[in-house]
Amino acid sequence: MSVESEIKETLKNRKMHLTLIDPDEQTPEEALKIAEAAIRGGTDIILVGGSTVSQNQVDFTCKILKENIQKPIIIFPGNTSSVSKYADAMLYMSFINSTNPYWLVGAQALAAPAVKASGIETLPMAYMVCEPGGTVGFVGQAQLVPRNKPKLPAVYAMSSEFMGMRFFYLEAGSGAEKPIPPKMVAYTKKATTDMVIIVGGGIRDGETAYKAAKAGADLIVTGTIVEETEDVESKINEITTAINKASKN
Ligand SMILES: CC(C)=CCC/C(C)=C/CC/C(C)=C/CC/C(C)=C/COP(=O)(O)OP(=O)(O)O
Ligand SMILES: O=P(O)(O)OC[C@@H](O)CO
Ligand SMILES: [Mg+2]
Repeated sequence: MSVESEIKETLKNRKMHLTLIDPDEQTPEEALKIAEAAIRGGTDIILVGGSTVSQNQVDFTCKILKENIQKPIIIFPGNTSSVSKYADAMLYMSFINSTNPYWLVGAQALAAPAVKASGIETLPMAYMVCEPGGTVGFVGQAQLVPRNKPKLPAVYAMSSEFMGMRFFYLEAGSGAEKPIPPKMVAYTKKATTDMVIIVGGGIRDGETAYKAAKAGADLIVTGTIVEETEDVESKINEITTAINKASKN
């Protein structure tokens, strides 16, 4: 089954949690330990990516994960070099509020031959970055969505869906002080018909993850907490338990 079908099947019953591992932050062996603990804590998918990673870092991290874990591995690309045949899929993303055509369509074209050769599945995604935006907002030269304009991303999600994107990622920036406002998630979800809504950036506890899921997020991403927490399994369990609770009532 494709990764997309697996996600769609699971979403019929509950929302999902994704753990982002930035290959910049640790060795591949340490990344494996983190991924294993996150999986014991209930995470569904491992995302691999960062704004400033090299091809080797991505490739070595995907390889060790692929050889040792059963959960899907999805690349969250920071640039054209974020390609690895060891991943199961890639978020094939256009940074829709970047002011630079390179991040809108250029990087995607330049990466296409390597992605095709790698044989990995591509998940067509619109990526929208909101305040504060973090490293990715800076690197991607974004016109950040103001936090107090929760209706704004909804029309972008709507148009992305009309253009054929099947995933929409609302990003506050890795390590953001505040997450995407739940109202913004709600307007975005309601504006789309069959899009998978991904929310990430600044989610550090069960309560925040619960609010994002309750507001309409289908996939909830956390990254920084696995870099900062000693007990990765318990922390991820707190978050996945909250997401499961939000899926039920
Ligand atoms: C589709 C292909 C192959 C390429 C397109 C690539 C695009 C459009 C990238 C958008 C810009 C970008 C730099 C995205 C990176 C997103 C990401 C994985 C962020 C993770 O967080 P970090 O930005 O590494 O944060 P830290 O500074 O906290 O490490
Ligand atoms: O590191 P955090 O703040 O959890 O953010 C995760 C992800 O949305 C970053 O792209
Ligand atoms: Mg990072």
